[in-house]
This record gives sequence, structure tokens and C-alpha cells, in this order.
Amino acid sequence: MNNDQRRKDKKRAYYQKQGRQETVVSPQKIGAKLRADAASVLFEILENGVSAKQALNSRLDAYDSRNAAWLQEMVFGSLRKLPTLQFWLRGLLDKPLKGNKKVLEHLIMVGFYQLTFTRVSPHAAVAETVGGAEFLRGDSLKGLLNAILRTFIRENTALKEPENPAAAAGLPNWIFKAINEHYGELAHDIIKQTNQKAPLWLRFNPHKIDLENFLSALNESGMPTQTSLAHTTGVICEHSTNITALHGFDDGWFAVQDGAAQFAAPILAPEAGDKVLDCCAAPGGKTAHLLTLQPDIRRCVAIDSDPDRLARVDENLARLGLSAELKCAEAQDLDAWHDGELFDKILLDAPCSATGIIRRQPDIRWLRQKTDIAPLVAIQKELLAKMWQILKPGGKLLYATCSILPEENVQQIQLFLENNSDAEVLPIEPIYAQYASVVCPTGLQILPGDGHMDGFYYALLQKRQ
Ligand SMILES: C[S@@+](CC[C@H](N)C(=O)[O-])C[C@H]1O[C@@H](n2cnc3c(N)ncnc32)[C@H](O)[C@@H]1O
Repeated sequence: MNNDQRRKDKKRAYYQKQGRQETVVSPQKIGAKLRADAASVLFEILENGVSAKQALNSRLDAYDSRNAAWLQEMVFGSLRKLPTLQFWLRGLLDKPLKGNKKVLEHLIMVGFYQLTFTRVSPHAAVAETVGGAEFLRGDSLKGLLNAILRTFIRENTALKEPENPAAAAGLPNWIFKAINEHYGELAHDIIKQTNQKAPLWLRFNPHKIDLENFLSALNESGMPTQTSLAHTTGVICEHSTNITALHGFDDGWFAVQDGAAQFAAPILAPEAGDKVLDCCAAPGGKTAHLLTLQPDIRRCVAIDSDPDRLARVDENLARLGLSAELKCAEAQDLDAWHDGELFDKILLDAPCSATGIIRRQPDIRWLRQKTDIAPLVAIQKELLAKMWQILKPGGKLLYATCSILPEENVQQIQLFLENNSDAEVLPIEPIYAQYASVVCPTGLQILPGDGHMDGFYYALLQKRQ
């Protein structure tokens, strides 16, 4: 089944479940509806704190793949440029819009985004954006929108930049400050990378297809690719695509997994007969990689505290023809799930700030707050302590985060080593370490863009016998 058909079926099922009629938008109005949807999604993310994924998902299903990609581009692009768009809006809108009209501010910003950062013609950008107001109960404000967008073009507003350097960099002050404080001369590059679009990485299953055939299948679908020395089963795709429409998806030939995330399984390197625990497993990317890399794992337990996300582990493993013991629990609550058996290998891919993947998920920069960091550091510390209790002497634990903040990474591991005299840090093989901008005695800090990868931290710990 192709991706557009899949989308249509999902959309129909969604409306049936709600007992509602599908709204049919005439082809002439699709452009305007897309702008209205982009504004609604931005409203949900920025005013209600909903994740981009959640806000976008059901709306993407309403469109064919080309329009779905365009909707996502308008949302992600606007999130990357938000402070600049807001700065322009404040300059051109005399009085802020309030209540149910607030969404129209987001529609205006979607207009600015198209006029400045895309190749949409100014005429189409203005007409479709103003048309979008109809779908947002904003007919009465169409004149205002039209006037603002036309003034924006006439006065070359796009040449004005916010003075605050964090705003000009498209980041909240606290993230901008943290990157500059911790990374000194690397900061400029990290910020630049953080504002790029992340490439699509795939990991193929060598038990189902080899590299040569996988690359030719991708090339036949019109996808230019690159490979990387350290990723024996990884491929970088040069543009994004609907992966579910790619040949072999339903047959489990491959999974989507960033290059940095693809380091976890080979660094932990499970051996035949090992008992392996993946204690923050959902949606299961690394569980699947561990099982693919070492099919003779004796026992693989995958835990996640979020039942909906754990269901995705089940789905993902099933598609890839793999299986694990799935447990829904707070991993640190050993009484709730642990049967007393010690593990040879533990992967702790801890909940974290996700500051290493902002370029892939641009909503994170606005949803994550500075005050979230201390509670995250506390849960990481607790998870480390508890997982250490159930690791066999001689066993290995790989601590991972997709963060670039030292308090979640290097400092967390330094503290752990101070508190656990039976722990030592093992070096990570140069084939992986060579890609990381920062290699320190406690682990690897991969920064966004290193080897085309997301920002990630790895520390490999061994429990003394
Ligand atoms: C970084 S994601 C894991 C990504 C996953 N390892 C993969 O590669 O697909 C962190 C996960 O930890 C889960 N989590 C958060 N706190 C947890 C806890 N106390 N115990 C178990 N899982 C937890 C979250 O629900 C989330 O799915």
C-alpha cells in the first residue's frame, strides 16, 4: 500500500471514530487550508505546549505526501525562525490579537516565513495566507492580514534583524547562553548546525538485504545516498522522503535511526548468550539494533514508563521481525518489574533535555524550559544508580543521552564515578570516537552535525569483578 493511500485510510478511520463527516476542501482552497493548518499547529505548540509531532500527525494525514511535506516545512521553518518572525510581527501589528483571534498572529508569521525563506512567489504567499483566515474564523481580519503582508514586502521588513543575539540565532536565551558558556569557540558552529535541517538516516537489516542491494533500491526510488565508515548498516539519504512508501518498509528491510543513535548497539556490543536490558526503550530503535546486531542474545528486556510509547516498541519490533520482553514500568522501581536476574549488558538511553536533536525536532527549543533540567538530571542519577544494582560484576552499562548539556552528560558520569568505586570507564573505539567533537575521559560528546549526526553523549561503564 503506498503512503498516500495509507494516509487516506487513516484519515477516514479518524473521522469514523469521531462520528464526523470528513470535510472536503476544494482543490482551489488547499493552499489556503495548508497555511491555516500550519498556523493552528504553531498555535498548539507555542500556546498550548503540545509537541510538534502530536499537533502535526492527524493533520498530515489529510494531505498527499507533497502537501504534507509542505505543511511540515512551514511549521518547522517557522519554529526555527520564530524570534525573528515575532520581531517582525511586533513591528507591523499595532495591537496584539487576543483570544480566538490569536491564531491569526501565527498565520501572519507563516506568511512572513514564506515570503522570506521559501521560493513561493510573493503573490501566492500573500493570497494563500490571507485565504487561510477563512479556515480560522478570521474572515473579518482578512483586510488586516493583507495590509500587513503587503507592508512587509513594500518596506523590506525582512532586512531587519532582532538585536538580541539569542533571538537572531533562533534560540531561547537559556539554550543560547548554555551553548556559549560550555562550548566557547565551538558554540558558533553548534548554533549554526542546530538551525540546519537534519538528514534522514536509515539502518538496514543485514539479515534481510545487503548494502549494495539496499543502495540500489534507494537509488531506484530516486533517493541519492551517502555511506559512512563507522556505520556498517547505516545510510544517509540526501533528502527526506516518506519512508513508509520506500520499497521494503513493510518487509522490515530497514528502520529510521539517526547516525549517532546507531552507535549505541555496536558500542555496547552484546555477545551471544548475554542477558540484555534496554531500560528506556521506546520507540525501540536501539532495542531493534541490539537484537539485529546480536541475534543470539539470550534474554532481551525492554522497559519504558510510557504505555503508548511502549506499544510503538512492539509495533516496530514486529515489523522488523524481532521480539523482546516488554515491560511497562518506571525502570528505577525495581520492585515493580525486576525478577532478580542480573544483566550482562544494560543500555540506559536516559530521558534528557534533547538539546542534541533540536535541528531534527525544532519545537524542543521552545517547549523545553531551563527549569526542566534539574529534575531530568535527578532522574538520570536515580536510573544510573538502580541500573548499576542489577548489572552483573564484569558487565557493561552504556549511558546515553541526546543532550549537549554537560550536567546531563560528563558531569553526571563524573558524579557517578565518585559515588561508585566499582565502576570504571572503558574507552570507546576510535572508529566511533573519531566523529565526536569532544572526547573526554568519561565519554564521547557528539555535537549536532558531527559526521552528519545528531548531538549525542555516550559513556561506557564496566562494573569491576
Ligand atoms: C530517549 S527516549 C528512548 C529512545 C529509545 N532508546 C530508542 O532508541 O528508540 C527515553 C525514553 O525513556 C522513557 N522513560 C522516561 N523515564 C523513564 C523511567 N523512569 N523508566 C523507564 N522509561 C522511562 C520515555 O518514555 C522515553 O520513551
